[in-house]
Amino acid sequence: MTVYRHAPQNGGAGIHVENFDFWYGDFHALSGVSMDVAPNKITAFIGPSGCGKSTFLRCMNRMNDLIEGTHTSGLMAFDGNDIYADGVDPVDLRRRVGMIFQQPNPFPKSIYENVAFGPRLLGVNSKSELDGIVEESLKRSNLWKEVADQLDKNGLALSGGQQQRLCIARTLAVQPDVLLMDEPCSAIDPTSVQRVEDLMAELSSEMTIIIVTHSMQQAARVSDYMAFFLQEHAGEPAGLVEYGDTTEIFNSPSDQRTEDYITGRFG
Ligand SMILES: Nc1ncnc2c1ncn2[C@@H]1O[C@H](COP(=O)(O)OP(=O)(O)OP(=O)(O)O)[C@@H](O)[C@H]1O
Repeated sequence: MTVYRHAPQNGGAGIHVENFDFWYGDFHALSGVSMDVAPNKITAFIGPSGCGKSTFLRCMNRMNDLIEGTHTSGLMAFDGNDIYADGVDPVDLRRRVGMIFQQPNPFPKSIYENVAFGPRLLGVNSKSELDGIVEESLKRSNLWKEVADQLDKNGLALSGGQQQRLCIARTLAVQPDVLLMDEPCSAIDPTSVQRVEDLMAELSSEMTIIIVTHSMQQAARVSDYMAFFLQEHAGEPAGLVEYGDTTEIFNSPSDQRTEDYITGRFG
């Protein structure tokens, strides 16, 4: 059973999940997850390794479709529409629900081309328009000042933290409504972590952000809401244990398992 404590209720542009299950082939990874992810807020997914946080995150823009033999049941709706319904174009979905991975993964192309890539695919061909999108996206990802005079430099020549902000700029260039971040700071230096966290706070006024993190400190620093996942027994699917306002969960977790986890007793 999941404990819901002042969890957001939303019908519109957030993500609505109802009794959602996920399988990798015969392996039942997630069971009975229901939640409303608040629009224009930051939600953190926490829980021990292997409890399905990344799996659940990847369900939100159908990245798991790329893995053979996976299937789902239940409802996952974005902006009021079932994202697993027939006729939904996963490529279009992934434009609206963008993703940032643990390892920064810029294309082996110039900084400019990394950011212009998505808009070009969407049919933007005018040089001045692309220039504007590249500049704005790099400004929004707080990278512009560092790279403005070297846009021809290969994205892979940047530092890890800069690469991660370049990946964020690349995602912002196609104007997503949701940003899924799968441990975005685990492979970058502490100064860059601070920059990415500041950036998340800035972006959350205009988009929904969901972050998977292993760091309780990071979840406490950045998130408005927190969802705790757990696989209680080996061989059983994982589920959502507690979900709600981050400060309330840290101050007084309702479920003993949440308390044990956030106080470091396991995981
Ligand atoms: N491509 C895959 N094929 C089969 N099983 C997978 C695949 N990816 C993940 N799993 C399994 O699904 C379960 C959940 O994995 P997932 O990576 O979602 O957990 P997690 O909570 O994000 O873990 P971590 O914190 O270590 O990243 C694990 O048992 C994992 O082994």
